[in-house]
Amino acid sequence: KSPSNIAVIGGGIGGASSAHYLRKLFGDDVSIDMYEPRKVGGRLATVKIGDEEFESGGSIIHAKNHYMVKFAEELGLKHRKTFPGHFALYNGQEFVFTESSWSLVTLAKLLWRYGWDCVWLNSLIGRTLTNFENIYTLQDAGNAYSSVEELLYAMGGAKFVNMTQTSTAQGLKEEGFSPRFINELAMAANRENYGQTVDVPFFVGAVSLAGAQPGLWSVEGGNKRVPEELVKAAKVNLIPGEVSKVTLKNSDDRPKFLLQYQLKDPNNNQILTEQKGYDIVIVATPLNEGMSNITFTNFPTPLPEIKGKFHRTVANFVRGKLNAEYFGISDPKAAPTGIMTINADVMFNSIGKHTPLNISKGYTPVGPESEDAVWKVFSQRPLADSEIAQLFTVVKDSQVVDWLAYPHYASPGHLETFVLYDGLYYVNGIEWAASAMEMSAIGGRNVALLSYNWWHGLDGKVDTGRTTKTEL
Ligand SMILES: CC(C)=CCC/C(C)=C/CC/C(C)=C/CSC[C@H](N)C(=O)O
Repeated sequence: KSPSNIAVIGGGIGGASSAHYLRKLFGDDVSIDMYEPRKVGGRLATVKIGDEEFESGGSIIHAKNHYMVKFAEELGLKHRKTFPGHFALYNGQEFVFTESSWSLVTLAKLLWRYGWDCVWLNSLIGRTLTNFENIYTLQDAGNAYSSVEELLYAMGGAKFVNMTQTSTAQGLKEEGFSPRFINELAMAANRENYGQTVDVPFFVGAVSLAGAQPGLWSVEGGNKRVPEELVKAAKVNLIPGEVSKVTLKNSDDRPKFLLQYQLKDPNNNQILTEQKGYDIVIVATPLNEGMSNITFTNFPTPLPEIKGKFHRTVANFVRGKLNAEYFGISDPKAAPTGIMTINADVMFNSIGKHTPLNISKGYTPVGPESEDAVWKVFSQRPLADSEIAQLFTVVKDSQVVDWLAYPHYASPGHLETFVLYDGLYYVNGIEWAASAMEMSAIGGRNVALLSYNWWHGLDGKVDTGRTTKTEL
């Protein structure tokens, strides 16, 4: 017998992925409700500059078995068109590396500055990805993991777990990478992707370096289209309510959990408090301090503690003219379209020239010298107008997305649970291994599998990693 209904709290990639797989596992008879479907912040947030829409972040690598790739394919979503550009590494005073528009010249420059480390990087990312991709076969076979540690162990054995316990700097050093590579290329990738440094755990650093490889893509119309279309296809009922309380009912009761939520009465805008019971509840929104207003009541023992704080990143979108002189560039037309910093004291993390989410036919991007170029400046705090005026000689328009973007990582890292209680599961623990859309998609499928295995008593399908692993 199937559960009669399931609640998913949170409408980002993690929530949508869990809803998609819950529908596949339990079939069409179960009713799936999603709360807070439009409260998607973070990397899916979009802003309007003039008539055009831009996105805060998030990218997808070309790997055919990855869920983000499969979702986009299955949902008929197109790759957003990309345009050539070149990046440079900035130390606060000067560029220490500038990409050329000729790939052979760039390769020669990389070899000159970083030696064979660039080649070893490809090999490190390739090997790590091969292990990472074990998860797709394991999940296809119905395996689920009760904690992020068990999931990482199943993917890559003790090596993956150890990568969460050492810093990126230390891990790369042990792999033989030079201090220059670590302090420049790896640093720039972590500043760009996580607003942090090479002190983040090595697993986070490896994901970040994978995300700095060329050829990444995003979805035409915005990556937010992936969760929007997934929940539509999974016939999920969207409830625009904010959940405030999850109460465990008496042990033999069905449904097992009572959700209390607030929503606006569309007739008079008054806030109404309502309740509904569920057999299974999936939490797909961070429960960390300051991030959640949900309380859990009537549980026989306290729920697992959710530790750690989130890192603040501010995405400052500016339509205007980059101050090439500030960066010591004499010809503004030659300015890099991506500036990545390698020094945590610089007032911004990175600056990138952006194109809109919807690219009309015949669209040609303006050059970096144009007053109409749109730039995204990531910083650790809101930038003062005087700071923006240092970076841009002309500001025609600006928008700010102030964002608790991803975990604030420390090494050794801590790994969260996916199980809050039998029947009550938590997707966002996976962000503490590394935060990325693909990671949330994996976390979402894992909690769907945990729900299914628990409901049907398939204990042999949970936490099989330590016995079926191949030691590295
Ligand atoms: C462990 C390795 C080497 C790869 C895992 C596969 C994976 C999760 C790839 C994602 C790569 C990526 C796009 C990283 C960028 S960091 C997060 C980014 N800012 C985002 O928001 O997606």
